[in-house]
Order: sequence, then structure tokens, then C-alpha cells
Amino acid sequence: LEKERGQVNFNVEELTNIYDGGAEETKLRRKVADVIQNDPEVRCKDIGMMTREERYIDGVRRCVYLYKVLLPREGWTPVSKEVKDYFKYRNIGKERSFGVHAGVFIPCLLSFGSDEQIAKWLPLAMQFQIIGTYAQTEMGHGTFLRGLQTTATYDKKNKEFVINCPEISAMKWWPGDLGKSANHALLMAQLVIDGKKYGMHPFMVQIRDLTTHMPLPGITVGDIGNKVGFETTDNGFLHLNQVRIPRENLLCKNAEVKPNGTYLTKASDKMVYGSMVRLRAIILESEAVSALGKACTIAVRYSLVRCQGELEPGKPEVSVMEYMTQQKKLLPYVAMTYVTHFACLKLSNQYNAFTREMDNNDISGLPELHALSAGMKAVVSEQCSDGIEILRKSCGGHGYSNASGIPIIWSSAVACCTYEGENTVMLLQCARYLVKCINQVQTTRMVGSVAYLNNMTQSTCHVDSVSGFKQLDVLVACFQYRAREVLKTAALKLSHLTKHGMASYNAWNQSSVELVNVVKAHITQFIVTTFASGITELECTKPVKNVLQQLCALYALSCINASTGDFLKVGYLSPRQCDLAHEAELELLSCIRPNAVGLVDAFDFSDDLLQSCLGAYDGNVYERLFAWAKKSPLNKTEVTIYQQYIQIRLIGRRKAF
Ligand SMILES: CC(C)(COP(=O)(O)OP(=O)(O)OC[C@H]1O[C@@H](n2cnc3c(N)ncnc32)[C@H](O)[C@@H]1OP(=O)(O)O)[C@@H](O)C(=O)NCCC(=O)NCCSC(=O)/C=C/CC(=O)O
Ligand SMILES: Cc1cc2nc3c(=O)[nH]c(=O)nc-3n(C[C@H](O)[C@H](O)[C@H](O)COP(=O)(O)OP(=O)(O)OC[C@H]3O[C@@H](n4cnc5c(N)ncnc54)[C@H](O)[C@@H]3O)c2cc1C
Repeated sequence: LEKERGQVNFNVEELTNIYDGGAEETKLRRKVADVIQNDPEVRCKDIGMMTREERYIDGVRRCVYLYKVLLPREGWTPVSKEVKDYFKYRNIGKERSFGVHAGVFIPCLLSFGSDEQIAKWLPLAMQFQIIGTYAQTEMGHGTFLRGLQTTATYDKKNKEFVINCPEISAMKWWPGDLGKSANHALLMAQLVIDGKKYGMHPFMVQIRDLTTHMPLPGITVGDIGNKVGFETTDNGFLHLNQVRIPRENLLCKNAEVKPNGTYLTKASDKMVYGSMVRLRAIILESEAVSALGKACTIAVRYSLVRCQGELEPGKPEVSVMEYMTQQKKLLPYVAMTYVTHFACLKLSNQYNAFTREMDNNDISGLPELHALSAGMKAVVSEQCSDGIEILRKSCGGHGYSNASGIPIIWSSAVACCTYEGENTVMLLQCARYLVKCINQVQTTRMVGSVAYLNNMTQSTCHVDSVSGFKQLDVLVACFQYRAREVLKTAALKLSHLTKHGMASYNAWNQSSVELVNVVKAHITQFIVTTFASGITELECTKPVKNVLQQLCALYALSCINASTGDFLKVGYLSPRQCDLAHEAELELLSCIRPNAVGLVDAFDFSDDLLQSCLGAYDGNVYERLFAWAKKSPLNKTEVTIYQQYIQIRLIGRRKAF
């Protein structure tokens, strides 16, 4: 790897600073990282060897120490900027407990609570005197929130809400930190007053005794069992049987119930969905993009040291990175990490701008933000988790071992396709907004992520060279035209079906498969346009700008070459131009190949965070692999009891024969 690092033609530290948002950001992040990763009490252990129970206990122990000892010792809190940035950009995946407490429960308390309620519960939550979960999803409903069955019925006489799960499917199911850790739940339930339903509302419900930690009366709570990943997190179940809470426990920033049962709304009913917009807008970096960056780091470093086969007959074996197929597997995902990182940054900045507008009672930006955050969450989480699996497979047999570190990275990242809104449902939410926009574009000027719809002129691509397809303005035009045309086609189908008598909901369902593709085209256009314009405005050295331009072009071309059918169908690219685009991608792979190790080094993931025998900075793969394997519990004794049992059984059977 040192030889590889010697041929990198740009300043790696400069790229790290750009990725972090500036040299000061990098310095701050590293300061937190040094403190956290050098403290033996907080460092990740070999989680690949642990049982589920060990992972949970280790996660709780590390996080209690982190939040109660280490952060206060350094004068930090869980929401200090440097701590949030550390966990945002260099997240240790779900290998930390209380992720929902810190990342969902506390922010939702701030979103839904009145000033008095925040003053009451926030200090307790920040000091971990209470551990909270966000209990919305039920066994029977996760997507269709209007179908949630848990009720909160107002009892005027006692000025209380009675929380009840009327049947098994109403049981809360999945909330993180719920199974064994949480003693409070920010619980979403259907509010009922005098038999009338007012929809989903947030309630603060204590579920365990603060001294004994035993479940309170009427509460049945526990862990839902082993999962694909998230093994450190105790996702749980919660059944409430006529549990009474004070009227003051309805989190009432947006709506309240007066003592006499009068219902008073203070904001749009869509604000109850606000917490999900926030999470979709901010989780992508920490849950999906940083996971992809870790997998890229591991797969690229391993592919540079793994020698396998002769490229030229009779010559020494080459590193597998010399094979074009390996470069095709890896480098577009290195590009995707950079490109989506900056697109996610733009989305979270847009969310922050919206919260400032919301403080001035202006929520006009909510429909665009909801659509963009839903679309980005679905497209980026799917692209990243699909990419991580391709990167795992690119490591051959060792990629199938937990020693590679990639299976655990994937099992966390892929969950992002489901939680915070199942991806298909999110894509269709974004499609709903896009169809409205295209139907208004003749009379209304579009802004924000749909501004490209204002240009409705028919055109084709005029590029006739390989180099022409490496130009960012050409690639941006390709994506904007494709996104607009596939949207127009889907909207025309919808309109045609309804004009011929089909009910609108049936027409929508009949068009939903195309609409999913429409949103993917729209979001890919947003990602490419954002990164391309960002590079133009970026102040950096020429070598860094050049490599970022190559990455943007590589990501764009890999997306074009994966969906040439769209570009042919809308008549924007000819078959020959598709061939030129393919050749342009291959040329870019070769251009970027010499910088591969520098591009992943710039992500600045420490060995401790990667937890990988294949991706360590020094490249000493085989020594690490063997040392790791020797720690297997099965190797504690030369002959395990099980082997003895098998021998006895086999011997016994031979005698019988
Ligand atoms: C699927 C949803 C959006 C359906 O909502 P619903 O009201 O039933 O129907 P509509 O599609 O007709 O929407 C009505 C109206 O509201 C707008 N809207 C919907 N969602 C939002 C939103 N978040 N922000 C703003 N506006 C919204 C929509 O655009 C319509 O507006 P019109 O003007 O067009 O009428 C809903 O059921 C939903 O969001 N489902 C997903 C549930 C979800 O996300 N669950 C996450 C649970 S928490 C979790 O997973 C935690 C994980 C822990 C961790 O992160 O570790
Ligand atoms: C790791 C993890 C952590 C989680 N943490 C939490 C938490 O802390 N708190 C919490 O409240 N929840 C949590 N959840 C639950 C999560 O939010 C839900 O699982 C998610 O919202 C999906 O809902 P569902 O499971 O009901 O899927 P469903 O909606 O039942 O999806 C099943 C299939 O139906 C399709 N489908 C559903 N509706 C439609 C539609 N209208 N149109 C087209 N297709 C449709 C979906 O696309 C999908 O293919 C977590 C889940 C996971 C996996």
C-alpha cells in the first residue's frame, strides 16, 4: 500500500478537509476520535466474535461510559457539535447503544414538546436519567400511520389518557432501545375524545420503574429477538393494557387537550410527520454513506494487496485491482460515496433552513422537503446498501468472513432501506409531489430540486466523442432531460387512464411501477447536479478539483450505463452515443485507478472504526486474518465436546453396522 500511496497525485489531507467541511472540522473530529478511540473502555471490541447478548451488554457498557464519564470529562454532551459530527461522519454503525434515545427520542421531544415539557424531560434524557425510545411502528402497521391501532382515550373525570393496544397487532414492535434499555417511550397513538378520533399524536409514557427497572403495571415489554443486523440494539415490543398517563403527557407543541376535553390544534396536522422528515434528511450520511465509505476503504485496500492470477502470461501475479472488472466493481462506489456525501449535505442544509422558516411559522417549504427527503432516503440507502454487497463480494472468500468487517457494515446499512419509511413507499411519496409539479409547470415556475422542469424544450445530445461524455455540463443535461421526460410520460399515462374513466387511486396504482423509476431518475439528477455545481464553486488545488471532476463523471456515467434504456427511449442518446458513454466510463476507471488508495484514505476511517482484517491502513491482511481466527471461541480447546460427541456417535454407528 505504501507503493500505491506513492503514486497518488493529489493532497489526501486536502480532500479529507473538503469531505469534512474544512480543516477545522477535521481537526475537531480527530480530537473526538482520538479521545473516544484511544479509551479502552469505549473502543469497539471484536464484535464479529461476540454473541448477541455480549454485543448488547458491551454496547450498553461502552455507551454508558461514553456518555456518563468520557464526554463530561472532556466538557462535551451527546449533542455537542464535535460529538454529533463524529458520530455523523464516522459513525460506528449501530455498534452503539441508545442510538434511538439520542438520535430519535431526544430530537422528537424537542419537535413535539411544549417549552414546559422540554424543560421537564430534556435534562433527564440528556443525563440518561431516563432512557427513551420512539414507539410508533406496531406489529400490524409500520407504513400506514393512519392505520395505527394503539389508542389514547381521554378520561375527562381523571384528566388522564388511557393508552391501550386493543389487539396483538397493535403491539408496538421494532422501536430501538425498547426491549431492555428504555424506561420511557415517546409513543404515537390515535387520540380519542368522546368517541371521536383525532389521528396520531405523541405521548410520553413511562414503561419501567426508575429504580427497579421492572415494567410498570399494564406494560409487557421485551426484545423482539435476533435480526439481520443491529445486534447491539435491543429492538423491542411493547404492549400497553389500559395504561393511565396524566393529561400533561400529551406532547403539546402542535396540539393539546384542555382539562375539559376540548381539542386545540396549533399547527398543521402534517407537523406530526415532521420528525420523520428530519430523520430522513439527516440519517443518510451516518447510516448509509459513511457505511459505503467504510466498505470502499476495505475493498480498495484489500484489492490492492490481494495478488491473484497472471494478467500477462508467465509474468508475476498481479493485484486484483489491475483487472478492469474489479475496477468496475469498486471505483464507481468510491465515486458514489463522494457524490452522495455532498448531496446529503445539501439536503440536511435544506432541512436546517426549513426549521428556521418554521420558527417563523412558515412551512411552505415542507412539501418540497418531504418529497426530496423521502426520495433521497430511498435512492441513497438502496444504492449504498447494494454497493456494499458488491464490495463485499469483490473481496472473494475473505469478504464472506466477519473478519472483513463488511457483513456487519452491510447488515446495519441495509436496514436504512426499511426504517424511517419503507423505500418504495417513500419513492411514491416523492412521485406524488413530482406529478403535481409537472402538472403545474405550464402555469407555475418551479424552484428547488424541480427547477429543471421549467425547461420543457425537446432536444437530443450532440456529443460525438468519448471525451465529450466526461464533461460535467453534458452529463447534467443528460440527467435533467431523462428525469423530465420519464416524469412527463408517467404523468401522461395517469392522465390518460383517469380520462378514460379509471378511478384516480387505480390509475395511480397502475402507474406506480413507472413512478418508482421516475423518482430514481429525479434523485439521481439531483445528486449529479448538486455535486457538479459544488465542484465548480469549490476552492481547492487543481489536482483535487480534477479528481473530484473525474469522480462526478464516473458516478454519472456508471448511472447512465446502468439505465441506457431510459436515455434511448426518451430519444436523448443514440445507440452510438451509449457506446461512447460506456467507453468514457472505462477510460475514467483507468484514470482514477492510480489514485484509488488516496481516495479511500481521504475518508479517514481509523482501523478501530473499520474493524477489518482486510482493510487496515498497513495492508497486513494475512497476519491479521490468522490472529483474528485464532480468537474464535471454537479454538479455545483443540478438541471440542461436540467433536467428541460426533466421534462417539460415528464409532457407535460403525459398530452397529
Ligand atoms: C406513507 C405516509 C406518508 C402516508 O401518509 P398518509 O397521511 O396516510 O397519506 P398521504 O400519502 O395521503 O399523505 C397525506 C399528505 O401528507 C403529506 N405528508 C405525508 N408525510 C409527510 C411528511 N413526513 N412530511 C410532510 N408532509 C407529509 C403528503 O405529501 C400528503 O400531502 P398532500 O398535500 O399531497 O395531500 C405515512 O404513513 C408515512 O410517513 N409512513 C412511513 C412511516 C415511517 O416513516 N415510520 C418510521 C418509524 S420511526 C423509525 O423507523 C425509527 C428508526 C430508528 C432508527 O432510525 O434507528
Ligand atoms: C432496524 C429497524 C429499526 C427500526 N426502528 C424503529 C423505531 O425505533 N421506531 C419505530 O417506530 N419503528 C422502527 N422500525 C420500524 C420501521 O419504521 C418499519 O418497519 C417501516 O416503517 C416499514 O413499515 P412495515 O414494516 O410496516 O412495512 P410494510 O409497509 O408492511 O412493507 C411491506 C411491503 O409492502 C409495501 N407497501 C406498503 N405500503 C405500500 C403502499 N402504500 N404502496 C406500495 N407498496 C406498499 C412496501 O413497499 C413493502 O414492500 C424499525 C425497523 C427496522 C428494520
